[in-house]
Amino acid sequence: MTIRPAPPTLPVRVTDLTKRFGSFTALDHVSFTVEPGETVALLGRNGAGKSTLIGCLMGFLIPDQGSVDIFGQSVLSLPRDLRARTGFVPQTMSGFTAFSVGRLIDYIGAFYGDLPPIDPILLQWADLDFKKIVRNLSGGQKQRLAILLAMRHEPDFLVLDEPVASLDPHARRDFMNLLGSYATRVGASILISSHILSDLERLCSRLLFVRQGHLVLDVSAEVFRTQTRWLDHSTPEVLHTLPCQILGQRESGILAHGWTEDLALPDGTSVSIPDFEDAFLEITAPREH
Ligand SMILES: Nc1ncnc2c1ncn2[C@@H]1O[C@H](COP(=O)(O)OP(=O)(O)OP(=O)(O)O)[C@@H](O)[C@H]1O
Repeated sequence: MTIRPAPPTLPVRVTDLTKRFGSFTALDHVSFTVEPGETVALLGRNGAGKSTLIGCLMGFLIPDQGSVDIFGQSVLSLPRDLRARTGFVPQTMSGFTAFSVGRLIDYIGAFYGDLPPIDPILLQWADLDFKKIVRNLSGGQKQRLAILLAMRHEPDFLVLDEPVASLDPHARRDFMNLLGSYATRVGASILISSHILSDLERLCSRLLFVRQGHLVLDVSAEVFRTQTRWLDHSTPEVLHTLPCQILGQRESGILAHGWTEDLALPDGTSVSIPDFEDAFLEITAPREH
């Protein structure tokens, strides 16, 4: 059995990334890192800048300012051996549609040199007829193929841009399980954007919330779960002086991040655990920056 050498250094370092399209700023001074073995959720409303960020991460888009390093080197001049340790599942699969499934898998696989046989669990999940022509596959089958193509060489850093949008609930649930076991088995880092919040909540160890091109919250899933609370009070203004980050507001109170059991709260404050979807709606709601 071949021993995989550990990937060098940090999988991802994004520093002060700004991307404009004409006069429109799609990403505004975004910085974060992805540590080895982390499973990171990229969360935001439509148009928040998730795909733009992924485009910059993969080196498809050139930033106007700032940088993206993958395994310690600029993504814009990433050596072939390091690029081969990344994988990407696009929102929609295009190109090579006249190939048969089997031919396309072999063709793409050849770029990675001598690959072992496809992991039987991945192969079974994808459930594809290798003789079918790619253009004749259903939307969900194309998505399974894109996932198989991105994962078959077992990348150390896998990026997925809304990978489950066309999958039926069975395929989606099985895929999220497969992704979780893959991350554990390979020790891979994963960055995934999706609007299926329950999937992200279950799978991810870290959450990146993007709002109007700004990274507004970068937090471990565990810290988010234990330290984000609705705090309500008959005079909600008294809550504004607490040493918490205010993620959102409602008539009776605030969505506070930084809550702990021993935080001294004004008398009469009620504390409740937010639903993940409600928290998402609050954090990503458009507002003045
Ligand atoms: N090539 C482009 N030219 C002009 N504007 C663009 C371009 N690409 C993206 N944008 C704009 O940048 C913003 C962010 O788009 P992006 O595709 O990154 O959003 P997203 O968060 O991935 O959204 P969704 O959830 O709908 O996929 C949007 O307002 C979009 O219209």
